Formats: sequence, structure tokens, C-alpha cells
Amino acid sequence: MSTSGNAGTTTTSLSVNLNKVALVRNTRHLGIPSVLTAANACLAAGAQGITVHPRPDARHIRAHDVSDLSALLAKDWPGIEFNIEGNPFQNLMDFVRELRPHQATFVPDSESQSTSDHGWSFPDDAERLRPLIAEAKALGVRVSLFMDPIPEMMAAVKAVGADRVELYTEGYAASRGTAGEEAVLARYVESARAAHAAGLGVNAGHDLSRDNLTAFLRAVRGVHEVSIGHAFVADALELGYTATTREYLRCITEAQQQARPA
Ligand SMILES: CC(=O)[C@@H](O)[C@H](O)COP(=O)(O)O
Ligand SMILES: NCC(=O)COP(=O)(O)O
Repeated sequence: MSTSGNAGTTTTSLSVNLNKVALVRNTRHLGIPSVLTAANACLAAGAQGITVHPRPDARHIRAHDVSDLSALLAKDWPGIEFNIEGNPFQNLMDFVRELRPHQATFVPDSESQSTSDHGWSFPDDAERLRPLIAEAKALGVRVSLFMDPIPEMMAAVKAVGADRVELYTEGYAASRGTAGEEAVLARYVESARAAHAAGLGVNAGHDLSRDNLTAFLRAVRGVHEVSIGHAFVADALELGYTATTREYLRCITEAQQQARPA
């Protein structure tokens, strides 16, 4: 898929994050719910990618999940994108070197964080990120940096060698229904424009749901990929994987049909 900065007529891909399937599985020694069963069901229903975030403490996705998913996608799902997220100064690069996923999303999480809650900081992080970005790209892996919606930082992300940014969307999700919603959304619109102008592709994720996804994509143009896990798995507990996947794909399609004027 193109990593260009073209915001033109990009169709947004749905990448299902399976962290929370693994979280439930890990509470017993029974192997259910199965991460691979979830992946197959979501992909059969039309999802275009799978995302995992194998944290160092293995609280949910474990190393065998990552290798099992990599093998499954290579064998049965050609063309489906595998996105591995993590901190490149912790365990992420081991997965990048061994499995060479389509995309690696660099996330600056400490091991003690309960979840991801911030993006990289430029110029502070630039020089230590640069060689790891170069190494991943030399292995044929697209690199996306997890970033807060700060338009002024997007040129620096490109300068350090990244292909894409993943806009951290918790701030947007939390603003929904508040007086500040439009102003917050405007920062994401401006950040995406700045990223595209710098020649970066734009991904988005964290706390996206079927309640907020359409409005986000209607406003923020040219998003290549949304990676969605927590709300998706919560919905799948009620609706099942197939219906949930179709509902999120419908949200994406609805946004593309109703895109706000640029
Ligand atoms: C980077 C990000 O926002 C998510 O991809 C992350 O995977 C969430 O991690 P948890 O599922 O551990 O909350
Ligand atoms: N990069 C975001 C992701 O993969 C899933 O985040 P969430 O939907 O679990 O908040």
C-alpha cells in the first residue's frame, strides 16, 4: 500500500487489534478464546489487517501469538497487513528482525503503563529513533510513529525517516459530546494535513469505536489505516466477530461517502 502523503482518495483499512482476545485467554490455561480463530473470523468478514501489541510483561499478546499470526497470514491470508506495535527500545525490534511484518508501529510506552497514553516527542526522540527506523526499513518493514495530534511535529517525523504517523486518538474519543469536540477534531485535521504535506501516510488509533469512527474519518481525510481493539472486542462479545467487523467496515464506508469538504 502506498505510504505517500497523498490524502486524495485513500480508502481506510480496518486493522483489528487482538490484544484483548489474548487478555481474556490468559486468565485460564484452556487456550480459549483463540487469537487465531478471532483473526480468521475478522479477516473472513473483510478486515484488511491484524494488529498486535506484545508488551514486555506479556499481559495479553505473547511471543507465540505473534509468530502464530505471522505464519497464519503468510499461509492463508496473502495481502493482509500485519502491524506489530511496541517500544523499539524494549522488545519490538526482536519481532521486526525475526518476522518482518508489513508495518511496525513505534510506541513510546514504558513497561509500567496500563495502556498507551502519549506519542513520541520531537526533537527529543529523533536521534535515538533514527537508526532503528532505518534498520526496520532496510528489512522491508514500513515504520509508523505513534504521535499526539501536533501538526508542528509532522515534518520532524518525516525527517527522521518514518513512513507514516499513527495519530493517537484517545483525546478525540474523550472529547466527544463536549464543548471542545470541534476544536480537538480540528487538531487532528491539521495534523493529518501537515503529515500529508510532509509526505507521510496517516494511520489512527486508540479508543476508536463504532460510536466515534465515522465522525473522525469524515473530518480527517486520507487515513490509510485505523487499528481498533478494545472497543472492537467489547462489541464482538455482544455481536460476534463477523457482525462486528461488518459494522466497523460500514462505519468506514459511511465516512467515505459523507466526507466533509477539505
Ligand atoms: C498503541 C495503542 O494505542 C494501542 O495499539 C495499544 O495496543 C493499546 O494497548 P493495550 O491493548 O495494551 O491497551
Ligand atoms: N493502535 C491502536 C490499536 O491498535 C488499538 O487501540 P484500542 O482500540 O485498543 O484503543
